[in-house]
Amino acid sequence: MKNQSYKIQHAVSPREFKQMDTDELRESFLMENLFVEDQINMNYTHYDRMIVGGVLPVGKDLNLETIDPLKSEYFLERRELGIINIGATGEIIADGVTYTLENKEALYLGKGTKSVTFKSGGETNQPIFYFNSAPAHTTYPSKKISEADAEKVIIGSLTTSNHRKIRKLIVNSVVQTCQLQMGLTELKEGSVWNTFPAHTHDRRMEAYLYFDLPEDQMVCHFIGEPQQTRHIWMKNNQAVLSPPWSIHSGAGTSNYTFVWGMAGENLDYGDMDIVKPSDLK
Ligand SMILES: O=C[C@H](O)[C@@H](O)CC(=O)C(=O)O
Ligand SMILES: [Zn+2]
Repeated sequence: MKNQSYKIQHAVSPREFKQMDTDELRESFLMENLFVEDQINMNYTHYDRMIVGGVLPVGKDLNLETIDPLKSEYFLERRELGIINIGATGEIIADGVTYTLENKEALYLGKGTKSVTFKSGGETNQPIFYFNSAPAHTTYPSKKISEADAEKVIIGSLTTSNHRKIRKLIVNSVVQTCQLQMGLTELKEGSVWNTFPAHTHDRRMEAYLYFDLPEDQMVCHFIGEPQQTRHIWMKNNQAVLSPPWSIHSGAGTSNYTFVWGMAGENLDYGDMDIVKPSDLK
């Protein structure tokens, strides 16, 4: 059996989006089964050609191979890659260099990296690797980003149920990239709202991966133009795409953590068009 699979997700326009029912929304934006044992699963999205992937190496090590839509000899021939480990401590070998990623640590791999291997941790020590990859115009050095290297911000408050800690891992103050930005946001206990007040950035698409969500709890993720929103109910370890024109905000039935990742026009994390809560529809 092949250890790698991919799915293509076409870009949906705001006009088409308005007509979609629940199943169509889920089919176009939700990634339900990203993490499958001994598999690398990917979604190639036509939003900024971002590839969103999950890797769960249990019984064997997994090599990242190119996929047909890239028409390349190897996966990172014209791309850069950001990986965040949301499981137990794990190892990645890139062109002979071993990087150890603890839970919530990140690795940036520059364009031109020929071989990438995700090491299995066995049954008892399972790393869970999540990645975002975007086209790259040049090579920047590969770099591991630990919790200490990250730029950290605490925002929101318990009063408004949005108290959270943002860890900017792959951002231009920490590591040079062509267009990729990634990080993670942890909701404090009692807080359930992420990215509220909501925002758009028509210059960049975004993907969210919700994790550390307790068993039987859910996140209701909001998507759509600010005056034309829809929602998608999401489980632990599921990812969702946010088109450039869409808000990306969510409310959980408990607190949780999520990875955000972006690709597109600029590398300015703070470049967001904030939507006034009273303007949402
Ligand atoms: O463009 C930036 C992203 O949407 C996230 O970083 C926002 C976020 O993590 C939050 O406010 O909780
Ligand atoms: Zn955003």
